[in-house]
Formats: sequence, C-alpha cells, structure tokens
Amino acid sequence: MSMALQGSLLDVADHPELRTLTTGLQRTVLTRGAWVDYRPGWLGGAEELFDQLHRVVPWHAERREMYERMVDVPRLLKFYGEGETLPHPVLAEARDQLSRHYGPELGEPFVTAGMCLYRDGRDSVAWHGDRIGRAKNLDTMVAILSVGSARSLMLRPRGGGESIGFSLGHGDLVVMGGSCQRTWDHCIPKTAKAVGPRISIQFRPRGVR
Ligand SMILES: O=C(O)CCC(=O)C(=O)O
Ligand SMILES: [Fe+2]
Repeated sequence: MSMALQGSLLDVADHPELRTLTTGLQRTVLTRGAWVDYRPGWLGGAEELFDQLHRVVPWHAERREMYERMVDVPRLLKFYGEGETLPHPVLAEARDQLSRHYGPELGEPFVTAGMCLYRDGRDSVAWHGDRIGRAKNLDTMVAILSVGSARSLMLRPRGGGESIGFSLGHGDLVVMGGSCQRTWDHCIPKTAKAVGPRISIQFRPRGVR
C-alpha cells in the first residue's frame, strides 16, 4: 500500500465522524416518566475532537457560593448559546442529527451547547437536575456527547432511591428524556482511579439549562 493511501485511510479513521442514531440506541425506561437513551460509540475519531476542544475552547473556571463561602466549581466550563458558532463543525452536525432524530418526540430542536472539562478524577458534578428554566415544569431532553476518558454518569430518583450508571467517554452519547430533569437527579462522581481528562458537550433545547 502506498504511503498516501495509508495516510488517507488513517485520516478517515481518525477524523471525527458521526454514526447513525437509527441503530445502536438503547432506551432504559426509568420511573415517573423518565428515560435514558444510550448510544456507545456514536462519534468515531473522538480523540481528535477531544484534542481540538481541549486546545481551542476558551475554558474558564467558575466560583459559586456554597455553605456561605465561595468555592471553585470542580470542572472547567464554556457555554455556547443559540446561534453561536461551535468550536468544531462535527458538533453542529451532532446537534442537527439529534434534532432530526428526536424532533418528533421532542417537538423542538436542540439549540445550545454547554461544555464541561473534567481535568482528572477530582473534577466532578454533584447530584442535580437541569431544572433552570422550562425543565422545571415540563418534560424535555438533554443530550450529552462525551469525548476523552470515560467517567460514570449516575442517575437516581429525586429524593432518593437506587441509582443506575452509564460509562461515558470516547464518543458515547446519552440522552436524558421525559421527566428525567424534574424527577431524577444525575451526577459525575469524583473517582480515585487514575483517569485522564474528559469533555462533555450537552445539547439542550431553548430555555433549558
Ligand atoms: O458532564 C456530564 O456528562 C454531565 C454534565 C451535567 O450534568 C451538566 O452540565 O448539567
Ligand atoms: Fe446536568
């Protein structure tokens, strides 16, 4: 095989590329009208997307008040609002493919992209629901694409109960739907394992945070 051909084949494998959503999606129906769809390996070439986002996204730290003092949020963040150019074209494709696939069920498109960078196992997000805005009262969807090292996304019924978990990294997709943001909580727990960085991209409809 010539070097050029070999190079181009490697390129194809290395480039971020979305696979279909019409196969490979596994739906888990939860209690109280909530559900989770899981699509491992939705994005091929996830390493390249990770590298690019790690480099070009203007990540920033946030501080929040907790127990009456200011603490660092244990992850870096960047939010892309509706109409803002996303930092890689495959992310616009991902958002649009999600909108097409879930449109009939969701009734509106995904428009925003929130991003989190978990630098290592000490970074995390505590138990919460994405309940700011319309998701407080209405069913909605939050779709999360993950690149980089795998971390666990845990879910449990709001107010307590048995939790379930999904491993998210390397181009995996999870979609939380129905009443999930209102009736269930989710988190990315800290881990003592030696894990590399992970980036999550959360696509949401208008007015959901
Ligand atoms: O990083 C993740 O997969 C979850 C992030 C999350 O729950 C949020 O930003 O609301
Ligand atoms: Fe969340």
